[in-house]
Amino acid sequence: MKNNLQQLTTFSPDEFVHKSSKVLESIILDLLKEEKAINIALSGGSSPLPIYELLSTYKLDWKRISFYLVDERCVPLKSEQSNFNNIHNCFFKSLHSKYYSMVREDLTYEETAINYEKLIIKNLRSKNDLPQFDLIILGMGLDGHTASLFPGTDALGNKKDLVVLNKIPKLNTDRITMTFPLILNSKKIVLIASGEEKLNLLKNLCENNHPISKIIPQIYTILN
Ligand SMILES: O=C1O[C@H](COP(=O)(O)O)[C@@H](O)[C@H](O)[C@H]1O
Repeated sequence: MKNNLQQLTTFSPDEFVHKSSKVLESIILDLLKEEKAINIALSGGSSPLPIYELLSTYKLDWKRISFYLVDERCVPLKSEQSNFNNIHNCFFKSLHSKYYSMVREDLTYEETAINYEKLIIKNLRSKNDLPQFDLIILGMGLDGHTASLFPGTDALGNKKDLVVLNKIPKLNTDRITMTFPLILNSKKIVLIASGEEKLNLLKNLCENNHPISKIIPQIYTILN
């Protein structure tokens, strides 16, 4: 992946949402010039939802874009905690794009991870012997986790699988998540983070060893 390190800082929530969706629009337009069809993986959480919502109002050639999830909570599809459900309600449902939920109600969460990895291998172009997303949009937690790659968890060091069920002891739960080999193989990565605590964490990355540190040199960062 090329070194994409660029940073955009915004100074109000409205500006954050507006500029973030404009940056994403411009990246997607460039990617659509390169390929007939592109694949984008989205993070959940709450910060990106208004950005996705605004982006959905833009006139893009949505039929040429397929969307995947970066990570998911082990909850039913219609749960308010489901990343898919939340992104569906503000974004997918108004688009003519294909989109793929990680969780399937006919599969266990472990089978879901295996199934999603197979789907990604089948649908994506390959680069460096791995499937390649055109764009992955990441978020970050205050503990430095990105996707559902939390500090101290097994998935952090997984170099073999692309999507796994990851045990998160501190939350007393499991999450389904893409792993670093797949994330780092993406053509472009954008990190969207808001709030002073996250900004401080990003400023002090040299002094800590958070999961997000592995991604930092290769991203476009949008900060509020
Ligand atoms: O739990 C999660 O949190 C992170 C960060 O979410 P944010 O609302 O604080 O930006 C998110 O990137 C991830 O997809 C999600 O599952």
